[in-house]
Amino acid sequence: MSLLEISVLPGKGRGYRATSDIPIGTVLHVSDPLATTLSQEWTPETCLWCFDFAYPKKQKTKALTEPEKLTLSLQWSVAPKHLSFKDMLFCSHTCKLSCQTSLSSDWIPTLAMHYRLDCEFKNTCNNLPITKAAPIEPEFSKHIDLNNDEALSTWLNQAWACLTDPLDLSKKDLHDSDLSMSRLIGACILRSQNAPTLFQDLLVIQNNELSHFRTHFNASLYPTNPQQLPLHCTKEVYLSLIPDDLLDVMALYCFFARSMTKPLHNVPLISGITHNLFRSIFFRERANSFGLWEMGSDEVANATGGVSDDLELLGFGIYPSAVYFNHSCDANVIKVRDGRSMKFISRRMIDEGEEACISYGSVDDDVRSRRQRLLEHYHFICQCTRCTQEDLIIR
Ligand SMILES: C[S@@+](CC[C@H](N)C(=O)[O-])C[C@H]1O[C@@H](n2cnc3c(N)ncnc32)[C@H](O)[C@@H]1O
Repeated sequence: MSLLEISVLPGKGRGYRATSDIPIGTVLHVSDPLATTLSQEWTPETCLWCFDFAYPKKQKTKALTEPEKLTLSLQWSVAPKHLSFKDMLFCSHTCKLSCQTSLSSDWIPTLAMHYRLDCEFKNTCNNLPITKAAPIEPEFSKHIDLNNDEALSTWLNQAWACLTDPLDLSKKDLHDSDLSMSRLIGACILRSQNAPTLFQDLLVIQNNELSHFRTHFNASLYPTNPQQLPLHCTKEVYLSLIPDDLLDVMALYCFFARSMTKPLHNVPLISGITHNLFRSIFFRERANSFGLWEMGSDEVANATGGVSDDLELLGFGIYPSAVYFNHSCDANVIKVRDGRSMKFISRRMIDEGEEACISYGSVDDDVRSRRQRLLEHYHFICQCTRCTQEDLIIR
């Protein structure tokens, strides 16, 4: 029987609860990723499969052997020297094989996705930036309430359709992190096309698009109607209302969709990229994915809740079965990476029925700073026992 069950918890949505008394040091749960991505900075030193980190050496096993490269070069009409896949290296042939076996028919499309992103990344860096319109006090004769989920979803659908068709929004500078995020989204999209049951696991994850918008929307620009948005806007008005952070997401979608669909020799296209699909992945990844940290000693992990300043962040992964761990500023569970898997281990005795929580980052500050950080990064006001008690004291 599983040690954890999913329950709905007041003020927190779903969460994991212990189904029996659990002693300290128990492995409560092990989760494998649906999709992962490496930070661009560490791709030469990190195994794409097991995340072995070989710094300062580079990983030796390449994605393609020389004969494989020649075959692909002929099929795609691309010179072999361009098919180097420097961001897809492995620590061993075994890891490469495991990756290929796991991806199965997605292996070649994955190579195509990486190649396309690299080519477009080089092109896009010279594109024009988004022209952000000055704030306009819009016509509020017909409006929606910012706090109405259904109305805000419809409004956002209209904004996305208007602003991303044609795919003309570009960021001034694309960053390495945009490339990493694009690879993660690309991996999820390939799963959605070729392994739809695996993709269903992603769709049960909480979608943070609305909370993301509400956190970033600058209501103070419109003092007369701070909680309202005008219905049926022109493109210019959408541009002035949409927070910069969201415009960047839209521009990333445009970059991603262009990369996957534009003619590029005979490199296969990745079709079916819509803003709805992109958003449904992007805003689930936001605040739900796990950092892939360089592995430290167990003592470091125990002392820091799994993360330490001395360790490098090698990438990110989506672990669908692990997203039900809510945050607590006094967590009873730590997360420890074990190769590709995430292990969740009790750091003290957990009683039957008690919630099993991890920490989403540093918990050293006072309650105000902790809550502020969680709101900015994860879009929620922490309701853990420690915050609730400390908040009562300072009031
Ligand atoms: C990784 S998900 C955890 C599962 C989520 N509760 C669900 O229903 O899918 C993170 C989200 O859970 C909620 N959450 C997690 N910890 C919380 C806490 N301490 N207080 C309030 N909400 C919390 C927030 O909505 C946060 O964005």
